[in-house]
Amino acid sequence: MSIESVLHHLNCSKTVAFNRLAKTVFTHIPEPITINIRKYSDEFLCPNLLRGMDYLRFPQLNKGLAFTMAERQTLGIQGLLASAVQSQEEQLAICTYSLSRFKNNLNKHLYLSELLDTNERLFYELLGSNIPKYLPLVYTPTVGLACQRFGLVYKKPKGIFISIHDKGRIYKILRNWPIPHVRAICVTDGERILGLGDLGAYGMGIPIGKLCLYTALAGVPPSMCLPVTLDVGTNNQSLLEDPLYIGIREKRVQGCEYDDFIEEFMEACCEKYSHNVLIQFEDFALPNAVRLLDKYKTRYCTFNDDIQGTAGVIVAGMLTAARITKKKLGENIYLFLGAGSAGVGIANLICDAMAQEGVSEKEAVEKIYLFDIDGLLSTKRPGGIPKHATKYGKDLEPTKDFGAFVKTCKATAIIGVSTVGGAFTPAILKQMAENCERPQIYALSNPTIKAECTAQEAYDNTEGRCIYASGSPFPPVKYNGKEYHTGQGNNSYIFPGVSLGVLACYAHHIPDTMFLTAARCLAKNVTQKDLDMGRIYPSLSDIPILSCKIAVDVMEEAYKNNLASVYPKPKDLNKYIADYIYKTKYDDVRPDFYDYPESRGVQVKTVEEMVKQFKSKNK
Ligand SMILES: NC(=O)C1=CN([C@@H]2O[C@H](COP(=O)(O)OP(=O)(O)OC[C@H]3O[C@@H](n4cnc5c(N)ncnc54)[C@H](OP(=O)(O)O)[C@@H]3O)[C@@H](O)[C@H]2O)C=CC1
Ligand SMILES: CC(=O)C(=O)O
Ligand SMILES: [Mg+2]
Repeated sequence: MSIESVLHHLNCSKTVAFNRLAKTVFTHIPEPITINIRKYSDEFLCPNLLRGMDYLRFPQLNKGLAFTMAERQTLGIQGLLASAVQSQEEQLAICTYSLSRFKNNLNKHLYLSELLDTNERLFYELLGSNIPKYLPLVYTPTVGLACQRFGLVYKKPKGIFISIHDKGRIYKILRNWPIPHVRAICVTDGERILGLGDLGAYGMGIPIGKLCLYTALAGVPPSMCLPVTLDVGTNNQSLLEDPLYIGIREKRVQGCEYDDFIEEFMEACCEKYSHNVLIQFEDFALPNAVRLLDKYKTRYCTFNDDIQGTAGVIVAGMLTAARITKKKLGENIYLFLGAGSAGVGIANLICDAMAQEGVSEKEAVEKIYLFDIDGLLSTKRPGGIPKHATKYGKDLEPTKDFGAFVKTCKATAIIGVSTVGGAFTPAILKQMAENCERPQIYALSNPTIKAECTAQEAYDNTEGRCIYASGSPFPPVKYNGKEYHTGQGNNSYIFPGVSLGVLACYAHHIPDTMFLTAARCLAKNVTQKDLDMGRIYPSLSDIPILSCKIAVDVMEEAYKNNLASVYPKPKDLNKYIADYIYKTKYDDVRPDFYDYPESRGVQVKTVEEMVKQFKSKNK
């Protein structure tokens, strides 16, 4: 049967037919049809061609029982929904209640994931209604658990898997993503998922979670976002033997084959989605993370969140801490447990921030000490110093005794990015309290079980004098009859806002300086009330507003340095950003991906316009 006769038989437009029957029909059609598939898939979800049922089936359009009677009649979905008409507020209340009935966080995560598959705007409305409560369910720590159980969690595609066996066909695979106007990609190869190690294709939970935060925390329209997992195998033996494992059951590919694969991926993304598509690298293992960032940061619009985003949030914390300690950055001694992507990324940005205080690079480096699994980065140690951290090598005797070194170097700030839960022992914390009046303790490893110490431990062992932040959230600390709400030193304060700014002005590169700009903007927005509560970051609920502020600062910097591509420069960047962001309310928006066909010259009608037209026709 030819495609034309299939379509004739269906008696409906080609695009609709394709959308509805792509799976059942085209899978049986021989190869030449792929040319047509490309053409049709570009028209996917064109609003004028949607059928009623599609408004219930596509989470981007679905409003569930919130479709009014008039809408139901216009769209041809009357009877497909129960008679009640609910407001979005009522739906929100029902979701809040439903979610509260689950006792287990993974089940809550699954509920939210299904809501996202059903009604996208309601999902984001719910997240936005209480960010501190819901963020830990879609992000760290629960996302770690979801990744570990991804074989059970995985139901519907929320992103693209590209395997090493797809080499030579990456562009074609990207074309299969149904929404053509992707602007931001978050990609992982699953080798270092949080502090949980190599989770292979199960790592997909991370790009999905990070891109959820693009929307929930910065209002980036979800249809612009594409999560990608590059499945190059896994060296995790238990996954290779896990019957539920969803990735390829092979050892990781390395060397030239890996590099060529990544190169093809980068090129394919640009070919498919334009040259300034933003590509965020997430949770790559150390050697690849550093190498790929160096290789691509001047060639593509890309950043590595673990290196640069993390650096931004921690330097912001340190700038805020300076308000408490009355000491400049250059007057501290920094000691890192962990000299990987996050550790060296933070160290480098501290140096950049000190440079702005007038401290020379040599002096800055002298104030920073790093430990990795082999101990202090000492020029005298047998294995030498990893290349990415050479400049931090100290001409000191090698030691593996981190605890003793806290005293030797008189650290005023310790930064845990080691993946070793509990590594900041009570003895270490007590020593920090002896080293200075207000010791800074950053226990940044994720998820919660990997944190180098809890918030309560930090307070208990420093006479309540510490300045503390952790990568995953901890319950409030009780100390000396007072309650403290410590902050989350997590890159989620930085990457959504930076990405929003980059996307909004179509910046073509993302220099390191943008992360310092973001850090300064974040630090500036910490209030005295935050400090009094014991946190060096604003409330998590404030992130959406902060992201807009960061985006504006990032755009200013992009324009100043000729990195932006939207000209003329918008007169009022605040307004430009406010107009740009995704709105979750049913009434005051057209569903997100209406925007794209319109921008391609397709006549678009909102549901509201259709209702109006319907009413006037039926007068
Ligand atoms: N809060 C946040 O926003 C962020 C938190 N993180 C968290 O930080 C942690 C590290 O991430 P990342 O830097 O990307 O990971 P990497 O794998 O790049 O680095 C880990 C570092 O820890 C070192 N290490 C491992 N075990 C020990 C040990 N027993 N003693 C001393 N050092 C040790 C490693 O040494 P070696 O290389 O020699 O093995 C390496 O230097 C993760 O848990 C991650 O979740 C990461 C990014 C953001
Ligand atoms: C927060 C984050 O990016 C990480 O733990 O890897
Ligand atoms: Mg990460």
